[in-house]
Amino acid sequence: MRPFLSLKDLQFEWQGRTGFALSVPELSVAEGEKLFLLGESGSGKSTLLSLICGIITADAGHVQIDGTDLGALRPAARDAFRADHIGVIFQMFNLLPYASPLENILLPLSFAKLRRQRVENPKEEALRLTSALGLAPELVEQADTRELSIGQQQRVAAARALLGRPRLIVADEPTSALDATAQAAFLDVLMTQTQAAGATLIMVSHDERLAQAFDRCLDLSEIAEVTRTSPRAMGGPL
Ligand SMILES: Nc1ncnc2c1ncn2[C@@H]1O[C@H](COP(=O)(O)OP(=O)(O)OP(=O)(O)O)[C@@H](O)[C@H]1O
Repeated sequence: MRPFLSLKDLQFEWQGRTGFALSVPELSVAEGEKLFLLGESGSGKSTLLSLICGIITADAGHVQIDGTDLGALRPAARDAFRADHIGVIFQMFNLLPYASPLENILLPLSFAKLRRQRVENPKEEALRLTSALGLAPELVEQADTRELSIGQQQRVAAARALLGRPRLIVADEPTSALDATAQAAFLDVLMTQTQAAGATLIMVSHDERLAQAFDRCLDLSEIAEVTRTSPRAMGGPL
């Protein structure tokens, strides 16, 4: 069976002075699979997720999602593909400070025709998701996004990624700012929503305790080779 996501002979090096290069000979992820990628800080987890999402493109090799080779798309087409098919929970959330939490959650639908078509009532669905994540409706509709706690921002970012049931959910350390109770609730919503949408989930973290809920756990070092040619990439002084 054709994998939903496949990486083949992937090579990427950050330009500039960090001297960090990553290569992934092969990775296949089945449709609907929930994959946990474990790696210590600086091991290249965010870099790999950015390659999978097409936010950055490989120097060589292929990233294929459901048969589409991201490297073969022009930048605008790659952005449109990501908007339609991939829900991304970024490590730094990337919320717009001057939009309300609700506006932040609804924003991706304006760029993603396919995701928009899957939601009958976007506001209602956004409030349902945030309520499941433990955020009160008043906060979601009225709060000043700049004044949300890190944990609240993390949950707004999760709702934004899940709305419209994208086929791939990519999450970068999404529970790092949450306490144990909120972490459990967050993973529960993530799993339930992913399952309901039949989506594929890839989550990276340094915390292997989170791996239990996933179908498969891989250590990044099992699939990727890293080269560091500068002291900056080895945790040296910046
Ligand atoms: N925009 C960039 N430009 C240059 N080098 C970068 C850039 N982003 C990351 N790097 C380098 O790539 C390496 C891996 O970083 P990455 O963020 O992928 O690791 P990570 O495993 O996600 O780390 P963490 O868990 O701390 O977020 C680091 O050495 C970093 O300096």
